[in-house]
Amino acid sequence: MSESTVQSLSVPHQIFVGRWQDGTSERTLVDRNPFDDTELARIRQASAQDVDLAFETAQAAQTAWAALPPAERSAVLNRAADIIEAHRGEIVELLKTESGSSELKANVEIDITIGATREAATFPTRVHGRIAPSNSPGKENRVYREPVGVVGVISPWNFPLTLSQRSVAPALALGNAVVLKPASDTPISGGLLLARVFEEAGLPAGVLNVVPGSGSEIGDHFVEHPIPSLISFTGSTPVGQRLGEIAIGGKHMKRVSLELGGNAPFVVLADADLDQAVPAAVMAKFLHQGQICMAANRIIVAAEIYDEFVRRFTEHVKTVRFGSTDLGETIVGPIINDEQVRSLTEKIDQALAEGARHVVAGPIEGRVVAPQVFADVTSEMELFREEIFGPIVGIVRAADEAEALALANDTVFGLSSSVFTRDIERGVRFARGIKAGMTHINDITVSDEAHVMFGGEKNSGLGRFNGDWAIEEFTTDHWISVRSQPQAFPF
Ligand SMILES: NC(=O)C1=CN([C@@H]2O[C@H](COP(=O)(O)OP(=O)(O)OC[C@H]3O[C@@H](n4cnc5c(N)ncnc54)[C@H](O)[C@@H]3O)[C@@H](O)[C@H]2O)C=CC1
Ligand SMILES: O=C(O)c1ccc(O)c(O)c1
Repeated sequence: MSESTVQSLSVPHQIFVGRWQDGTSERTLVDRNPFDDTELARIRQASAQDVDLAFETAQAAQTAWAALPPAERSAVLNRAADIIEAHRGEIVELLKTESGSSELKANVEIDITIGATREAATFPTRVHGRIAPSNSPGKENRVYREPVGVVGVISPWNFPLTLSQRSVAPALALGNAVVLKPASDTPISGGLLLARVFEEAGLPAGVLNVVPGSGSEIGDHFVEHPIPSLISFTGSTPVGQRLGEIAIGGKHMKRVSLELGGNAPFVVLADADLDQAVPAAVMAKFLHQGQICMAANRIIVAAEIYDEFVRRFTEHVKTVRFGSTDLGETIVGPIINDEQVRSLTEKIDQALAEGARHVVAGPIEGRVVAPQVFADVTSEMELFREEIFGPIVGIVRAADEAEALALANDTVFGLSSSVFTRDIERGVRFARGIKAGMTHINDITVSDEAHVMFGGEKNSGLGRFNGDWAIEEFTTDHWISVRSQPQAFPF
């Protein structure tokens, strides 16, 4: 049996259901480096039967895990964070080879992951019930806050480690057991690595189970399964909406947490400091080749400074290094797969057909799509309306602040957003007009702090991550009333 060498972590190329074992699907997942197709692993995928076994194993392990003293659960989470930190170098290499991450993005991802894990380690002692008075004499109302039980986690390939761990760690910390299905493009960094980290950290067997498998083969079975009480999904809006329909309309109704697509407006008002706004826009767009749901998807610029911004932005974009992420200075690495590359080339063709001005037209070599910038984009164009999820961006002119806000809100999405202005209170007023979950004033749209809420509005999803918001998400309330004195019933 082959394995990936994350040194002493040695991650087996198998599914993890209480123990390492081969999946029983007919399909074998061939895990490849998106830059050059180098084979990284062959993994027999999980079948529907493996999903059943995983949920049964999780259910069997959950009660004892929840009953452990909170300090013991915290210690496992903190040890997991220590192990990830201790293996930072190897995990950076894994993120580079499996997800096309640059050195910078891989380290950002590991920082966010460790932060989320340490924050989750504080949760076991932050769970509080309530005692409420009763209008009925001799009766007491108690509200207990309990783990939901078994949580199903489904995660995407772009920040595979972070976007699995930000659901897995809180779920475990709060006494739940977990079955995780990572994206098929990143089965190791998105799932099997975490199984190995938590095994090493002393998590009891069966509390975390990882079942790499194709969404089309096991996705529906996973979501409609009778055991999980909550499905925590991060991924595209179409898949998330379908998942929500099954989870709620299926035979076994369950809670869903949906972190979906985005179309982040990056707004530059007339009084913005372009020395800040220009480099921020470049990073908000091109970090991880734009494959971030919070990435700047539309740049909306006040008419007074539009030409100056376009000039300076295109100048800066031309300095962004693209190619193999083996080179430390590379920012724009390979796109994750051929399907995504096709989608991006179609977006470029559509932007040209709709009359956008192609001001930076980098080469496309293999899966490396060099930065592409279009000016004079309008709200009717696809580049304005659709999530791009790649290193392409359109710059839109806004006649004034009112139009800038209207353009920012002219989308079915509502995840992240930014506004640049020298007047902070003007920025706050503008931000409060944006219908989104998150707005950053004079900062990039890509931001995630483990103790502050994270989430979207409209078609960007339902629910919140991080801090107190995660405690709400991964626990449930149970009202228990206690009558200590007999009462006379009316009949
Ligand atoms: N809101 C957020 O925090 C984030 C949202 N995303 C979104 O995710 C998308 C890119 O990631 P992808 O992995 O391509 O998304 P995707 O939606 O194609 O896949 C996400 C996950 O769902 C699984 N899946 C696919 N079909 C399924 C089904 N029928 N039932 C159950 N699971 C199924 C996939 O195997 C994968 O594990 C983008 O739209 C991006 O905006 C990505 C990162 C963060
Ligand atoms: O949108 C995303 O892809 C993404 C990336 C990193 C995060 O920490 C996160 O919460 C979301």
